[in-house]
Amino acid sequence: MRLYLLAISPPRHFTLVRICFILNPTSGTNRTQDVPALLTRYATTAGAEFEIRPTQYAGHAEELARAAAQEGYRVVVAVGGDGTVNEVARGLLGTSAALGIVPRGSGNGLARHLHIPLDLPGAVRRICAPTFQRMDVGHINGRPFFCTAGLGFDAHVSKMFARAGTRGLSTYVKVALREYRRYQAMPIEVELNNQHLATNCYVLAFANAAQYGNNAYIAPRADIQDGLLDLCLIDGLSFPRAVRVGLGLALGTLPTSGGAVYHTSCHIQVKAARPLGFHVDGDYVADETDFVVSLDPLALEVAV
Ligand SMILES: Nc1ncnc2c1ncn2[C@@H]1O[C@H](COP(=O)(O)OP(=O)(O)OP(=O)(O)O)[C@@H](O)[C@H]1O
Repeated sequence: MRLYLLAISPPRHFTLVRICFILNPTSGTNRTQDVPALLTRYATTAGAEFEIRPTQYAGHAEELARAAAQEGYRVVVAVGGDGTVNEVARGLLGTSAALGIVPRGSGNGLARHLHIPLDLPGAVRRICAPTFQRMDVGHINGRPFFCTAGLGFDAHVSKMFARAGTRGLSTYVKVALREYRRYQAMPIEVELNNQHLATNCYVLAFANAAQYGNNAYIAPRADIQDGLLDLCLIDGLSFPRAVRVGLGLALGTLPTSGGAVYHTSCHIQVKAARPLGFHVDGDYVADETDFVVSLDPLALEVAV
């Protein structure tokens, strides 16, 4: 009799995870898929209790995520690219809900870093049977970032990319090549680890995760749980150096290829000679002259 009861009881570790999918219908380049139907199909097959909430405007994902966490959803999933991940994760800070990701963007930097499957069925299956880990959260001038933030050329390219009208990797490369011919490095002063650096900024990246997306490794040694940001400074970009940097990004060898200088720190201040563009998780924010960058260790739970 005792054996029989054991056989019909659910396993002791089994708990049904309530999941809220926050879907950015504008993410990515593949608009032909019926994403809500696919999410429904794979989450139902996995036996999940879930709801799908589409965004209606930029910034909406943060509000939807915060509301879902307050309603008690255990996992709140960003269905989109790194911009959507940033908004959803922002809404979850300080709550007890974990971030999930169904990657639908063109770069998917955080999803790739966390080894989340890039295909929708694989990602949904993973979220429906999650394991949880905590990750560090960066802040630049009060704005949280989860993957990378940065000053200089990469922020400038993000700004121009947003105005380009089309999306995807090929548009990004075209914009980057066009702007490369025009962009000039700017003098900056950096305070970190009781050190003062006076240098030029072509790119100054603050990496929580290792890559920008598309397997472009700006800081291949970055560890999302180490309480540190990896700083990558590129002070100029002559053509031969641009080739070295491009190869280093693609191969994950930038720290040893000689194109960039690296530091690690959890608190950095930067003063630029003139207003300088900055981005968070690939989205251009503004041009400013003073920057304070810090790290909140293990401030977000993520379902991987
Ligand atoms: N319903 C919506 N209408 C218009 N913009 C939206 C909507 N929902 C979210 N957004 C905005 O779309 C921006 C881009 O989204 P996201 O980064 O997810 O996709 P992507 O740009 O295609 O991906 P990637 O960043 O990988 O290139 C987000 O920063 C977000 O503010």
